[in-house]
Amino acid sequence: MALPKEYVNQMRELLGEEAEDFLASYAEPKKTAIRLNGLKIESTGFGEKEAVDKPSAGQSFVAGRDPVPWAAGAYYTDKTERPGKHPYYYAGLYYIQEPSAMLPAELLDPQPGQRVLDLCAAPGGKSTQLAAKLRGTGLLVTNDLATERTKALAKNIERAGIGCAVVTNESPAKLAAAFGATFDRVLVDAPCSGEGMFRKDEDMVRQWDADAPARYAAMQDEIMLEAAKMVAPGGRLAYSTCTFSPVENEGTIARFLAAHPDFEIVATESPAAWGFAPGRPEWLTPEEAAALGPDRTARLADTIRLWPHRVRGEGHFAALLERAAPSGMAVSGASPESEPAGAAAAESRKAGGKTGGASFKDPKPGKRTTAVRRGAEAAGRGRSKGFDDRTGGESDTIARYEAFLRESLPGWKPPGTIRIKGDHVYAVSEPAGSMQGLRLVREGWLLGLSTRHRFEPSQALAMGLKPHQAALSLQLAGESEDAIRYLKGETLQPEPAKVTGLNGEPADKRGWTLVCLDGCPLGWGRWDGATLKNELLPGWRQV
Ligand SMILES: C[S@@+](CC[C@H](N)C(=O)[O-])C[C@H]1O[C@@H](n2cnc3c(N)ncnc32)[C@H](O)[C@@H]1O
Repeated sequence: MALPKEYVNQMRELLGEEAEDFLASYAEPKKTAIRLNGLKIESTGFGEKEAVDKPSAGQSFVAGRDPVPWAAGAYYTDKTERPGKHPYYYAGLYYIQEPSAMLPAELLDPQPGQRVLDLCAAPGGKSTQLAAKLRGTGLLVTNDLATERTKALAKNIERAGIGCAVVTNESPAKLAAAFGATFDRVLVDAPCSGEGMFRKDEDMVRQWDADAPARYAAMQDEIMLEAAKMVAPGGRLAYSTCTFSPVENEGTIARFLAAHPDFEIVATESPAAWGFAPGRPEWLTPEEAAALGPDRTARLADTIRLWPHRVRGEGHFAALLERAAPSGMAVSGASPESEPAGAAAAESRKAGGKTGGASFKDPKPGKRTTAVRRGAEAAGRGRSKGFDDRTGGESDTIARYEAFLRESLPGWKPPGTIRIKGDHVYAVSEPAGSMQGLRLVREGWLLGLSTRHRFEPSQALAMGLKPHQAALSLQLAGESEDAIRYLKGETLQPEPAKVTGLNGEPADKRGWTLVCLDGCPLGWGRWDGATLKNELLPGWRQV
């Protein structure tokens, strides 16, 4: 691979004797991996995986693979594989992710029930990882500034079956003004000069220039400034890049800490056996080191550098920071046993802390959005202003939605609050009062939409359900012909006995049917007793 001369010189200067091993790593193949989706497949430790509804799915798929040691449920793939073509990928059973990129979410380690912000999230690798750690509880706000990239982000969130996420397309400053210091965990996976990705993507080599590190460092300073405003006292902030340059990485952290005395680096386990290397305090500029002071500068050795000649992965940098909590306040740390989840953020919200925005507990529904009380009386409410009359009124939408639940998902209740926006029905994890005025790509879990005649369940709903929750389901085997035909959008004629009801017996009714692959939902179909009409939307099909 032809590397820019200035880049090679810089790396030689930084690494000295080690530079030869480092440069030799560019002749090695890039490292690739998949990470099982803990929301769909239980991960009980390396090598022991179980699909939630059918144990064989996960086990057979990961058998014989080497685990990525630093990430739960992650396995290396080899270059002959095309995991993006396998039907399991479409069922959201795993995410294809570069192994080193799995480290930041592991460091941040959110606990169930916490409030998490992923500030630079598209296309969503780390967000899907964070959501799996939340186990479907709490709140994940996943954001990216690039509008185009939030489409892939929203789709990856939906494919993974995440019901507790809000997808936004905002500047960090606007989010900080809206949310204030209300998050237990914040991730800044920063835009960077991308030096660690040269082996993965040669475009990154072409885009690199000698000024790129300083340019990105300035961008990162701004993002980190706003990110800090959203970390609850006692909460944690992870910063990561896929680059080597010290003006980013240690430099960004040093400038941040110098301006934020209430944040400190958290020392993390970094086993030498995995090839992790410490951050390099000695690479700061004299000005950066002087502003930070000797003690705090030394602690930069507790940040983590992943070098491609030392780890089985690409180049990365990660740092975990913690914001001090006022004395007497529970720290929103790593152990769920030692503290109630989300305690720091909750206290901060209660105290009105440095919130700078409306409380989540005080919903002020946005324009054209109506929070709905559950139950029959809700159906009798009047229309909200601006409602689309072509599909009836809000009360019609609610009535259709509730009829769908009774018929197709009896006994199932979505989490949080139901909100109607136009003809769309969402389950919103928490009241979203402070989201007013923000560019929302998804304001919650999109359950479906009301058309002129009926409620149409969304793909996102299908992907977040368990097969036993649907009144009708069809089980397909992983690589069966019917699975491929379904993914291509074809009508199926399964044996009628394979379409089953809630009791697992052959179904005696017709209607919306959850099509599943080895126990994991793939999408919707409509069963008429002989034929399954394919309801998989074109954008979700295999091409
Ligand atoms: C390294 S990528 C993120 C990868 C992502 N975290 C993942 O794991 O899939 C950095 C992202 O930051 C976004 N970005 C750039 N400037 C930003 C800003 N000022 N605020 C928020 N996001 C920004 C880019 O659009 C890009 O998607």
